[in-house]
Amino acid sequence: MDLNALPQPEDDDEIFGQQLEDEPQEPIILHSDERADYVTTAVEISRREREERIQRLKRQHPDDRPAYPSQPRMRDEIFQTKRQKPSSRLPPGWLDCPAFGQEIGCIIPSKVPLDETFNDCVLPGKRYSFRQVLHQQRVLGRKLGMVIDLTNTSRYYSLSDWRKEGIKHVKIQCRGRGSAPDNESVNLFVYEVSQFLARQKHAKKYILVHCTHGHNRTGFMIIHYLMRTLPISVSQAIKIFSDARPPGIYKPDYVDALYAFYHEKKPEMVVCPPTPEWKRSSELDLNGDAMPDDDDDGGPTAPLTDNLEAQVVTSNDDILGDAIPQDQQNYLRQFCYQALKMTPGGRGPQFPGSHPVSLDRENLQLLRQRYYYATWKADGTRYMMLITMDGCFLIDRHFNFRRVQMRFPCRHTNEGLAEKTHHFTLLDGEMVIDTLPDTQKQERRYLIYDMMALNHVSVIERPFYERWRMIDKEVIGPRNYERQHIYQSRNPYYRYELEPFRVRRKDFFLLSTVIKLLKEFIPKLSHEADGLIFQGWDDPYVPRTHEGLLKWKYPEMNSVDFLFEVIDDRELLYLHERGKKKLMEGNRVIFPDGSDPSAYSDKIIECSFDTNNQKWIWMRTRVDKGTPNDYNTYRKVMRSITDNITEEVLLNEIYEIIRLPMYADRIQSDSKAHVRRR
Ligand SMILES: Nc1nc2c(ncn2[C@@H]2O[C@H](COP(=O)(O)OP(=O)(O)OP(=O)(O)O)[C@@H](O)[C@H]2O)c(=O)[nH]1
Repeated sequence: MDLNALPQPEDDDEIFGQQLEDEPQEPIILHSDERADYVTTAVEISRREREERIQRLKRQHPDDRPAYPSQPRMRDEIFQTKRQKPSSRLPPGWLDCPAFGQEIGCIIPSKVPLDETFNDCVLPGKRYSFRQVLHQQRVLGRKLGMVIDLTNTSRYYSLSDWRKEGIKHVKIQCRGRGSAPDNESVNLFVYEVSQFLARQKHAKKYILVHCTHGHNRTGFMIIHYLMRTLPISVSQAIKIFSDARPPGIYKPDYVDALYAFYHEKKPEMVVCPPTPEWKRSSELDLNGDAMPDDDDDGGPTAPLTDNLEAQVVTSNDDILGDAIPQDQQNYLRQFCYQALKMTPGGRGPQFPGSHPVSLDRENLQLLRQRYYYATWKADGTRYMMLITMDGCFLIDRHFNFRRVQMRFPCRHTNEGLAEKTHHFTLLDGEMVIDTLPDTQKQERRYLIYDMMALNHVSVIERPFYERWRMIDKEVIGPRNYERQHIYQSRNPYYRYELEPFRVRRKDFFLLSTVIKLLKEFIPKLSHEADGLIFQGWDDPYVPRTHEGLLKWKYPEMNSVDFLFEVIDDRELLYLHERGKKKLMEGNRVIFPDGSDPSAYSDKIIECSFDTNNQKWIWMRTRVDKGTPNDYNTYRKVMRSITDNITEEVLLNEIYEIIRLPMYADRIQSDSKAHVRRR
């Protein structure tokens, strides 16, 4: 049939309308009698309107030529094939896909609303545009406050309508075909929903979440949100979604990705539902070819790279975790400032973690005056870690936060395992790579050496030994306990061993055992160590430079981080002084044989000092740092280099220190206490 031969009225609505009396209405999910009343009324009104239109058309086309095939199915096909404007092409399966699901809290899963430009492809009874969305939700007593659009295109509707109604529109562009939404998009989604709900005051408003059909991407995001806000398992979250929006997610890869992300073993009875009929029948177009589309819920999904596999354990410079929205980052930074009882500096966000100073002959005296413990200086990557209910964040030296999926249950009670997980607990530590001696397998491990906040409460003023004990009691102990009793827990499918890294409390040694630490313990470590840390046992946590926290490095490892620049063939080394670049005239650096210095230009390079040649030796490029050392740090390192506190000098000094009465008594009582605790 040649469609162009048919009468072409200006408004296609009019013609389609005249044939629609018996057209089944778009299924609307009914939840109450009220909704049923709404549907009946709506059908009644549109029937009356159509009758009026038919009369009008009859007057315009007196010959009354039969314009359209009578079978509804065929008519739909013609509307789809017609596709005069490519921009109006319907997403496959959209017509018969139910419009929206039941509410999940304040979230309504929905298919994409198509605006009036699609009217020539959609019969009036099947239309679902901005106006219909608003109307249908209003009839159900729901007022929309936000729309989250997960489609990969902007061709479905214009944003102005939503904005005019004061409805916030958030676009999180996710490719439907090929892959599940990425972790960064998930973080953004969860943050947007949480922020919207946090800002709700009195009137409850709803969030419409849609992709193309409102099943796979929409379900994936909503399930992530549920997982991060409720103490439930992936299977329970999947069920909540599929009950509200049957049949739920129907892409097996998406389901698998959810279990993998949350480190849960998929129970055998969990079966992904088949592709719904409305989607299957549209999978092929009228010529029998698959419908290509840049935005689709169906179609093949590329194999998902499991997070864990993707993060092949190789280097300390690997970027761990997923980026989070800037606003969330600012909010989390504020919490850190509060917990550390500090006001942010004027020079933008700066890493607030405690930083040791190099040991020299002068501050070596501190070891005599205060009671210290020692630990090895683990040479990995420094992170603070903030644990919240909805995520665990690694905080790097740029004071940037990235989310990692980890589980930190609170302490169990006499009644059993805790249901709660840590919320706003702030820790400090070093991420190392352990190479297991037998298998040579590499394992990432976070060594926690301090705690600054426990469930919202700052503990920085407590003495170090208390904070250190709390790490075990509140963080490590509960994890280990739950691990051993996982089958009694709310989520027996959780697998700690699938987490991106392991967690351990760092050990500290009495000064009387430093020789053992240096000669026996460090050589047996399965990760790098570049010296010792001397930690004041009674010290509070001091943000930024802590003059009482001392680091001793093997002399050849004393180093300074410079900013290196090549300008007009001149090789320049810079430090920072009061936040500004300071040129270090007369300092030269030697790079590894044959390497081109300009390849290091604009990079932060860590260098050791060759005292014989009075030149710096490049050790490594610091991708984890954005700024060079401060001039003050440089002075302290130089002092440490010139003072040259060798292992022998250090051990001799400690030998004397531990014989001082203050040390001798305390070491004795601490040793007894350690034995008792074992
Ligand atoms: N406080 C403390 N720091 C440790 C410990 N083990 C390893 N470190 C690391 O030692 C670092 C301080 O030593 P530096 O040699 O100054 O560290 P760096 O990584 O070279 O960083 P820059 O000083 O900025 O060059 C801390 O930032 C931690 O990353 C520990 O037990 N306690």
